[in-house]
Amino acid sequence: MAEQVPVRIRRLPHGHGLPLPEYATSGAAGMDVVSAEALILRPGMRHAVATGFAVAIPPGYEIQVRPRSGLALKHGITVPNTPGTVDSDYRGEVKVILINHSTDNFPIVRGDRIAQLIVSPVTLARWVEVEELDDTARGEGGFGSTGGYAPLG
Ligand SMILES: O=c1ccn([C@H]2C[C@H](O)[C@@H](COP(=O)(O)OP(=O)(O)OP(=O)(O)O)O2)c(=O)[nH]1
Repeated sequence: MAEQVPVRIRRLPHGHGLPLPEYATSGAAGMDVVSAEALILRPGMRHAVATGFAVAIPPGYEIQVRPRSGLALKHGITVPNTPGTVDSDYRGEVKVILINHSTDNFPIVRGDRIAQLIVSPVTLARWVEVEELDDTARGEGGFGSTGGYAPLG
């Protein structure tokens, strides 16, 4: 089993009785997180869904909020800011921003698994300002400069 990073978590009053985020299988990268509220996400609607808990992520780590593929494929429900970033110094309630890209109402019941959380190491960088950058084969080409999505060749 991979090393497990301990993360302090605090249930908020409206989170009592709900399961904490958990890995659905032993090889899962993300913990499924459940909704602490009931609502109907109408077509095109966005909502920051309550989870009922707050966390203290150890310095050097973040939590990423990612969509669940089944909800995206079958219902058009995704996370518009994916991956959502929960900073190590954030102590408020973790929220899952969802958007309904379908043409149907999407009812969410308290306890429904709405997204997944990935605990991930953070690499901090510092800028080294220079007058010139080194040359590369790509140079300034980007945004389809290699020919779009047809096979190379
Ligand atoms: O999906 C998300 C994204 C963010 N947050 C919380 C934790 C995060 O640490 C904080 C700020 O997020 P972010 O930096 O993405 O938001 P911002 O729009 O830049 O706001 P701020 O000015 O508060 O940093 O909001 C969540 O609970 N869920």
